[in-house]
Amino acid sequence: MMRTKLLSLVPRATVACRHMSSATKLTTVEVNDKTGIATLTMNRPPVNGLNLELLRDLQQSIEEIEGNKSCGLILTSSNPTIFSAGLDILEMYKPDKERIRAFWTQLQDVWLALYGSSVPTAAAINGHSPAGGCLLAASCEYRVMLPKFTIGLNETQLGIVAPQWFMSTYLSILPRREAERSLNQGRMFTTEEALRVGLVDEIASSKEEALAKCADFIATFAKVNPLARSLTKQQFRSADLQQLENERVQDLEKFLFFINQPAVQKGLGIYLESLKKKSKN
Ligand SMILES: CC/C=C\C/C=C\CCCC/C=C/C(=O)SCCNC(=O)CCNC(=O)[C@H](O)C(C)(C)COP(=O)(O)OP(=O)(O)OC[C@H]1O[C@@H](n2cnc3c(N)ncnc32)[C@H](O)[C@@H]1OP(=O)(O)O
Repeated sequence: MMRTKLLSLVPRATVACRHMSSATKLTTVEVNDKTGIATLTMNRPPVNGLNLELLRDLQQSIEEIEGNKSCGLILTSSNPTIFSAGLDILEMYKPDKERIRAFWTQLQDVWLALYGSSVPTAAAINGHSPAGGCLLAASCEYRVMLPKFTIGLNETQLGIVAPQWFMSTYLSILPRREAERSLNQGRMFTTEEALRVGLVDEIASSKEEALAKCADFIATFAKVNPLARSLTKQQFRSADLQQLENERVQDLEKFLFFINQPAVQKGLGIYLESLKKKSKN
């Protein structure tokens, strides 16, 4: 394990960090020596689209953090305006048969690892966070978001359906009525709206402040027995986790069936085109 001091990269000049994984290309993990909190940063330009490789690196990084006795995990992005654009649509549009199986299975693994993580988790949402990006943030226990961005499960807007475990994740944060309505609408919330409904816990004016607020949340557990805390968290989340564990294969088959429908493929193609046109204007 590499333990390089990365003093120039830490937000506060006086705090030393251990840079733990640089072998992974699309995520980095830095552990703050003083607080013991690990910051997991997604770094897949241009938009942190969750493709198979980013998902693999995310899982490896979560496992690394679980394994090294970090006091907590903060998930963030190296992109100054995008937390994550969600699933990489190119993985789902005209998919390769083997790869798309691996892709969805890996997404399941990442969710199980993050939602079920034994360490306290927080997301510093420093940019837009649609769909799969929102899923990652919502899987954490606390969310701090920067102003003027958007977040939400917008799947229905793309003509696709968020599976049950996406819904359970929303339901772990939002009142049932709000979760149902916003999922049906595919609603994207502005930062301020997200705060109002409880989708995010705080607003910060900079990434540095968001990271500090996430660290403050994690520090609230400093005096709580770690085993009691993690077992309590597990009890809250075990029904959701168990449901996916029990239905992993069916969930994969449902996804493959749905995504291969000609109408769904057509819709994804049109959506991709609209994104590309927008980026050229
Ligand atoms: C019963 C049910 C059973 C089974 C389930 C069945 C179905 C499956 C459910 C699957 C759940 C899906 C979850 C998802 O996450 S789908 C992805 C949703 N994401 C989005 O809608 C976001 C789209 N992107 C944006 O809104 C903007 O790009 C964003 C993030 C706000 C950033 O804006 P901006 O900075 O202006 O950047 P550009 O739009 O110019 O984008 C730059 C570049 O990136 C490409 N791109 C953007 N997002 C994606 C993406 N998600 N996937 C792939 N590519 C993306 C964009 O096209 C541009 O590309 P270019 O080549 O033109 O540079």
